[in-house]
Amino acid sequence: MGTAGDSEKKPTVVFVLGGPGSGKGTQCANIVEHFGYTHLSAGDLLRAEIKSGSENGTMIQNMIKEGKIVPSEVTIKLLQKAMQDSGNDKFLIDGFPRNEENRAAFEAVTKIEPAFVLFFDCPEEEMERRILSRNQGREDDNIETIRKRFKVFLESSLPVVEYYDSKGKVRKVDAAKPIDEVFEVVKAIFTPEEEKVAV
Ligand SMILES: Nc1ncnc2c1ncn2[C@@H]1O[C@H](COP(=O)(O)OP(=O)(O)OP(=O)(O)O)[C@@H](O)[C@H]1O
Ligand SMILES: Nc1ccn([C@@H]2O[C@H](COP(=O)(O)O)[C@@H](O)[C@H]2O)c(=O)n1
Ligand SMILES: [Mg+2]
Repeated sequence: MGTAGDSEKKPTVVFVLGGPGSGKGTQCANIVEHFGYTHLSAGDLLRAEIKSGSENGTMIQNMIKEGKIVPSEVTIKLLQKAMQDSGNDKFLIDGFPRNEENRAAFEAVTKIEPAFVLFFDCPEEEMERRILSRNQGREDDNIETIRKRFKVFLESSLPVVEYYDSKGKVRKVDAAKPIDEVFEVVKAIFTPEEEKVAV
């Protein structure tokens, strides 16, 4: 027999993955506007946690400076709280899961499987150019940390994309194109088949 909690409808989750600077945050803002999702960037939540003066702040700050992945326990708690606080039931989870530990822990704790994984594919040189001209004052947007982030992306994050690809869940987008062109492709992915009109 199930408990009342078991009968609650699970939220819809789309994981948004891609290398540093591939345009995840930029495209998520467009998706929110058109499709009513709530955008949760794991990186933004971790940066807010540093600013809040939390006991984990120094640890998170040091890991971000080194381009390392913060333990799942910390990030998942932040994601769960943000999901609860939003009042929505559709989420774009940007920059998570970043490694196998993130992936397995999220599944074990929340029992949520993503509807699909939006993957922004972009060459490293283009991502580097974008980050170096971003000017948002991020402590990890310097060439030394960028190189470390690229290494972590290749070694730890791409295997997560491959895992979901093997389950047929990855929607890969060429993210090297201009912002509007990338969004045209993204829009088609989020538009239900029955709403697509023949041209
Ligand atoms: N398709 C694009 N063409 C050119 N510039 C872009 C494109 N998409 C995003 N940008 C710019 O590149 C920079 C990085 O984009 P964004 O912050 O969305 O990337 P991100 O994937 O969220 O990066 P991170 O993983 O570091 O958070 C921003 O300055 C953004 O305006
Ligand atoms: N699941 C995650 C996501 C991010 N981090 C840390 O934050 C840094 C910045 O992330 P962005 O997505 O905003 O680029 C990232 O390099 C990690 O240090 C994390 O630990 N776990
Ligand atoms: Mg981002």
